[in-house]
Amino acid sequence: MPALEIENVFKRYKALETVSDVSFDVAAGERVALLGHNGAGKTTIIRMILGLTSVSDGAIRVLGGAPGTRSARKQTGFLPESVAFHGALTGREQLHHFARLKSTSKSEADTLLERVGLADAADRKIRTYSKGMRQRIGLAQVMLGRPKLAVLDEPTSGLDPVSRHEFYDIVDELANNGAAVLLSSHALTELELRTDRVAILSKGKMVANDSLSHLRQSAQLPIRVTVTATPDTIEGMAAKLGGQRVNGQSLELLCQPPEKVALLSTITALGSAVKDLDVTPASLEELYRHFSGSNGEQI
Ligand SMILES: Nc1ncnc2c1ncn2[C@@H]1O[C@H](COP(=O)(O)OP(=O)(O)OP(=O)(O)O)[C@@H](O)[C@H]1O
Repeated sequence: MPALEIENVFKRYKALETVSDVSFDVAAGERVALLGHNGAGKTTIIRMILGLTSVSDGAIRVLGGAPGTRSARKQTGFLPESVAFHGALTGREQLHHFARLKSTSKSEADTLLERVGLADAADRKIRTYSKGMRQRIGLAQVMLGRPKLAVLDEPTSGLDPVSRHEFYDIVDELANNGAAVLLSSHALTELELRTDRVAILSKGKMVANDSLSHLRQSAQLPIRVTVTATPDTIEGMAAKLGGQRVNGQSLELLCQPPEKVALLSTITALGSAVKDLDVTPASLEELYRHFSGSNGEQI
């Protein structure tokens, strides 16, 4: 049984349908990214999963039960988009408070403070914390009680690259401990290597829901091959291969996935004229644009 099941879910606010027939699951140990433009319906889906707003039609099951029940809440960790803590409390006091709400121990809270790198700052007031430090308290709070489902709404917004990296290490740890992880994000590049599946929402409808490699297969977007030549061979290579000149020394070629192997053997037949070779499949950003039907719009 998947930890989270979303089945033909609709959400309507009077005449406005903001979520239309959305279905997807998240299994234990799986990391799924929910992507979509502003207003696509991500937060609405998260609120329905948490039982904060009702489902107009369809069904959501959290660990086999209805959203928002005591049992579902106890087994779910949630990190909201804007984390609000009590500025007058220290990090430790705040996390001890959350531990009490989750019926778990203070010693677990202390261990988690260390895990998220806040051991040294734990006894300082939260109002003196940076955004990244607050987000770490938020993550420690999610991990309390070893949740079976972790729901993270825009968890890395405002974090620097190092903090993002550390954040995803903790997400991996949650998943490795068996939690199903659902996170919404706008930061496509960082998600590429850190999630197992992406679900793309567009205007309330689910337009894709698969692993990146399967999405790449079904989209059949061109692959980018960049060949760098030695200075005396670039002209001859350009004449042979075509493509676009980059930086004077390289050629950028686009090919369809089934043509890739043939193109690579043509290139390698050029022997020592080839100084370097890079093959880049469609990025998540390109896949997102493809499936959401947006052209050049930033997510
Ligand atoms: N209480 C409400 N009453 C009416 N419409 C609402 C309500 N809550 C959300 N909406 C509408 O539902 C749509 C989806 O909003 P939602 O917040 O789920 O989007 P989102 O994908 O999370 O966007 P963002 O990336 O900007 O956070 C929007 O058009 C929004 O205006």
